[in-house]
Amino acid sequence: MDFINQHQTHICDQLSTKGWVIIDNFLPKELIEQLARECRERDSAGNLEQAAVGRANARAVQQSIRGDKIQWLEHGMSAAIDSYLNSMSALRHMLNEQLFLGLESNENHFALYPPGAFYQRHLDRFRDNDSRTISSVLYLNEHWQADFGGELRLFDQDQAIDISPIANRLALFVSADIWHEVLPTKVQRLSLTGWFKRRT
Ligand SMILES: O=C(O)CCC(=O)C(=O)O
Ligand SMILES: [Fe+2]
Repeated sequence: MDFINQHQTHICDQLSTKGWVIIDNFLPKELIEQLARECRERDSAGNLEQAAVGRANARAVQQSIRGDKIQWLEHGMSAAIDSYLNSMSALRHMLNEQLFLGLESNENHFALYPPGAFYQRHLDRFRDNDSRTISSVLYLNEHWQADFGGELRLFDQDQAIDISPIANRLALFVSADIWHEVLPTKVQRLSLTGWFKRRT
């Protein structure tokens, strides 16, 4: 896919040297608008559920750690979702070809942070399962303003890098290495979060 070829060198250089990369204007604008609309509609229809933290027996909703609501995606939910999932698969194939990561699958969900929500500093890799290899977050917020908060804060060594969740911005980072958090947002904040997974 052309849109991935266009960003290939930047993505691979940054991921392999720093462990994270930001790509702006990743997908067609109309697709981002459609995905944002769908996320809001799905929330209004009651399809998003409060996200939990931890795995298996330790799994629980803890809004003092994480305040977003999510819905996992599957092929066939809508044309826009199919298009997004196909793009992420194309990205996965590119990462495998260029960086030999052996990524076998992707999992993805909508995320909606209501006003006041945040996600405390964490790593995306679970202690008992190391299949999550590269994390991706695609933001869906048109007209985002700097004073809304809601930045993704990445920790690169000891340096904090704050990334505004503006529409059509994609963040990719190494799941096992990059500590990160979502700062409290003042307004509703929409995104698509995903993980490229290896076989374990
Ligand atoms: O939405 C973001 O910027 C990051 C979300 C996140 O860290 C997660 O869902 O694990
Ligand atoms: Fe995360």
